[in-house]
Amino acid sequence: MTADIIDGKAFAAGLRARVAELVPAFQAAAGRVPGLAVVLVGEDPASAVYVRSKGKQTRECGMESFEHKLPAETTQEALIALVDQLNADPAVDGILVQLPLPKHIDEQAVLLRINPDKDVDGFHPVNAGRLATGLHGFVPCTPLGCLMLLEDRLGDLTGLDAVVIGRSNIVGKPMAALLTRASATVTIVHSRTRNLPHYLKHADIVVAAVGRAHFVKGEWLKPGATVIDVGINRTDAGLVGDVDFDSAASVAGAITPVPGGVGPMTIACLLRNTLVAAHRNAGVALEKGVI
Ligand SMILES: Nc1nc2c(c(=O)[nH]1)N[C@@H](CN(C=O)c1ccc(C(=O)N[C@@H](CCC(=O)O)C(=O)O)cc1)CN2
Ligand SMILES: [Mg+2]
Repeated sequence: MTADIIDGKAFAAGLRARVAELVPAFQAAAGRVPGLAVVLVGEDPASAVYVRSKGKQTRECGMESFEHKLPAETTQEALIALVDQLNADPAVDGILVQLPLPKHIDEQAVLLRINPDKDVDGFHPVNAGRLATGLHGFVPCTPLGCLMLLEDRLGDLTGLDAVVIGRSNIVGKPMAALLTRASATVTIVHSRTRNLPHYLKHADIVVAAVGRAHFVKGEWLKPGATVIDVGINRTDAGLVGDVDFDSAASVAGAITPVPGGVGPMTIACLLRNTLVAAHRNAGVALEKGVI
């Protein structure tokens, strides 16, 4: 193996510590701590674990966690009524509805109902539009975490060739927008792309978010590339990424592991977004670039 391992777990711990350091000043100015409401519908075991971690890490940062666990048969109307209640609650700065939702609920209808200024997941089309047009808004946590890891590793991304594999609204599209904003030259490829290895051959940066175990092979990569693996695939052999780690690590310059790479950054960035939301909602200034 030649690649350096990018330690997302350690980076995320550092980011959470920076969030926690900034909470007391907010509390002194606003007379309250930032609040994050997390809504879980149903009993998906992985979602339950993520929601528990979100609550625990929110409290550890000194912020308030409001947890709403609803049964799987909750109606769309009832879920939207809860979102309306959270939109109106001044103690709630950020609202997150854990995905995936049960099949009978229209995910888009629910996400559209969240006040964009409390949308710390950055999934509302208003925030997607803000990101695409360079306005202030909330950026989805997983791609934001990937960008932080990339800038920590590579510094200025100007002019670097970046390939994003996957075009989801949650990872691929916002990732491409963030890399474009950082002046990288960005290509999006996906499951219907012809000759995918052709695009990877020249990529200085590869972000893999396809949802297929071991999909990206080391022989497709440019030697020295920085590889960010967003995949979380549960296989008989355990949790694996979208990148064939062993072959990729012998070609790449740096690579994120699964677990311990991008995953922990998702929740750390959620806490960061919640702190930012609290400052904006309460009209308290937050020094630019401090977090
Ligand atoms: N409303 C949202 N729903 C979902 C999001 C999201 O950002 N907002 N992302 C994922 C799930 N997710 C957070 O919600 C999440 C996924 C993975 C991790 C993580 O730390 N993964 C660990 C491995 C943990 C394990 O063993 O399962 C790692 O990669 O090291 C945190 C959060 C979908 N839904
Ligand atoms: Mg180049």
